Amino acid sequence: MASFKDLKQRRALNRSMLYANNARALAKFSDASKSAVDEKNADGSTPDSTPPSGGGTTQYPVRAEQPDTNDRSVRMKVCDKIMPADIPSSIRRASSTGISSLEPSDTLPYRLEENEALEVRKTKFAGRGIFWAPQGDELCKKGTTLLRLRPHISVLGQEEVESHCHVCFEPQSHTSRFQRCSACRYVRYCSVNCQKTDWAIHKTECKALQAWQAHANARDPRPDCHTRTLARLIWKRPTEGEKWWNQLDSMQSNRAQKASEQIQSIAGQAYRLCRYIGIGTSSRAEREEIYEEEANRQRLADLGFDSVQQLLDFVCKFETNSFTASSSDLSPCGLAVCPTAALINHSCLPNAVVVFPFGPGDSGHTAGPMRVVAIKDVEPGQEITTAYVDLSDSYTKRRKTLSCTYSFECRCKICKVGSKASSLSGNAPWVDPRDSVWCPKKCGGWCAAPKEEGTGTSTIRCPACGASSTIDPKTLRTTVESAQSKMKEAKEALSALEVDKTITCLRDAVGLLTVQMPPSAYPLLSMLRTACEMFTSIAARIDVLERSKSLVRAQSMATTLADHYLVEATRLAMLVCTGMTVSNGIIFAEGHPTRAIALLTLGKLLISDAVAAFDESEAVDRSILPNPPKLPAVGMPRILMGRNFLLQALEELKIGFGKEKGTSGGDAAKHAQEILQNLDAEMRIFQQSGMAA
Ligand SMILES: C[S@@+](CC[C@H](N)C(=O)[O-])C[C@H]1O[C@@H](n2cnc3c(N)ncnc32)[C@H](O)[C@@H]1O
Repeated sequence: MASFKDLKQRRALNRSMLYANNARALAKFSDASKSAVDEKNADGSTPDSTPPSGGGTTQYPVRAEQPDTNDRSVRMKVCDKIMPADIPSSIRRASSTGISSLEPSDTLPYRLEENEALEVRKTKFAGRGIFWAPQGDELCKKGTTLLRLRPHISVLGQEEVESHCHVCFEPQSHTSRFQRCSACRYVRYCSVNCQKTDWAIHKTECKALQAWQAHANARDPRPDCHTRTLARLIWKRPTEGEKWWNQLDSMQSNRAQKASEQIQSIAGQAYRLCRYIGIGTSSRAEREEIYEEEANRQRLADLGFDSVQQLLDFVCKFETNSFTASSSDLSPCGLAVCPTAALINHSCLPNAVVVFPFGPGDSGHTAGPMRVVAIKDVEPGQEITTAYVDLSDSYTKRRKTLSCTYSFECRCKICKVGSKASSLSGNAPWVDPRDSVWCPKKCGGWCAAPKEEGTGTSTIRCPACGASSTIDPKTLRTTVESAQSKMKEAKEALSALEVDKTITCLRDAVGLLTVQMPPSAYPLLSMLRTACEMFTSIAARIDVLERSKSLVRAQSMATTLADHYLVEATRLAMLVCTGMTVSNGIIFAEGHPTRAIALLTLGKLLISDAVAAFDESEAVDRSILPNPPKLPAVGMPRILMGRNFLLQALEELKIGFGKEKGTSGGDAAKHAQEILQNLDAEMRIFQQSGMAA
């Protein structure tokens, strides 16, 4: 049984558990992460030496070195969006002709190889879709893993390339030494094994990266994640074969439905891809000729594209069908393309999620790292649906994303009622908590917010107390925009390690909005999540510094400050959980991974032994929140509350990340279990020693 000698030891353990999944934030702040770079090549040569010629296919140039949501839209945030200033006229011409996306195959319906109880059928409005079609009348229970999949490709996001292994996605820690490719000096590997595995593709990628860097400008010193992913798919084609490629090719393109500015963006992406894979050069004169020169046409044909239209469709298919690759705690870390999972249609009331319960790396998972998990019971004949958008987004924002990126209008039950007060379940009037503002009489209830794009004054009525008032949508819009811009400033200030400025900006952003709207409202909920992460990161940074200080007094001052920030993070985490659970599971169903991770975060913060640095009244004054939620008393009451949240998180993680034998809930559940075991061992010691009283 574990023994805890003193409070300090217990605190250190709980804190390290708290910060464990905050490795990316920590790495950003820690100067130490940079010094973990081993400047020697894996083969022992100096960094700039010529790549070794080892024979066979294992010639890899290496040099030694070391990040919500399940939602597909996150990939837009992870990876750079590209809108080039100049698009070759040949592409413009080609794109204006358009060709229709692939029609659903004649072979429909068919059963999926990976799970015979799933059938691909033609739907009424959404092309093909996947349906729960067991042989009998068996219900698919929530928590069931419907699909275990190996994506055709998974690629690290721009921010992650320099801190994660290119192959297994393992994050570099302070103790690990990653090998960096000495030729391109960009990609990293955690082991020689990963280097070897990657060499078949990286030998081509490496040259392309070097060529890109040779002509790079300050705007894009490296090819973005979309470009790298598309290129790797093309380079994999010869080794993977035509069946593999045909699966990619059968994905829906939607090119015919795209507006001209969207086609411009697609064309820009295609152009960048060409530039990266060595078709054409960077000189402007030659750009115009890129697809017309015989040599370039031949090069495209060699890569399997008979026409520019085919290349554009390839890019469209990728944009419509790629996924965010995320870690086991849902931190986005790159892109994944998986044609089977891409057959699943969208709903704002999804019954399934796409997750990577052990991270997106391939190692150790014979069936592949990607999972499609049911988060609600599914009846035979029901369609499996996931959300392509962040479920905390407002009605307007969701529709905008779905229309711009996926070219359709959602007809799910919640979209049909829109943001109007209506009855979604039972006969009770229902206000979508994402599109709401506080009751004008402050009764604690909330009212349907006026339409985001509305003009003139609107009357709002509280369904709870009946109070009504007028509100100017324009004023509300201005408040939201100002909060969003302050949030942006806060992120920049944090990157620059300006802690005081970060906190002032967070107060102006989050504090401002909490007065106007409940924590479930858009965009407050996502801001609360971000602010909570930021305060935890600041506290982690201070705790790291504390360990490096020799003076006891300096240590205790840092501890006090770190505690203060953790208390603030705990308050924010409480609001996040309130915002996510307030709709009784209508928006974030019980077991939705995003909600489960939020509960886990709150549990970990509550047991972190953070004591406000100042007395309660002063601590409240210093909060960024005008009305901070009250926390239970420090010590056993707070720990017990934390334990309850951890238990709830564990149950929900087992649903959202799949109830699989021995590994239910993935790495996040394993982490929660470890914390609970340590906590229970500690509480037994406390009880035995009579300290609990
Ligand atoms: C990732 S694909 C889903 C599979 C697709 N239905 C197919 O046949 O390949 C995304 C595309 O499917 C269609 N789609 C997905 N969900 C939809 C929905 N709820 N309503 C209408 N169309 C939808 C849209 O055209 C969208 O761009």
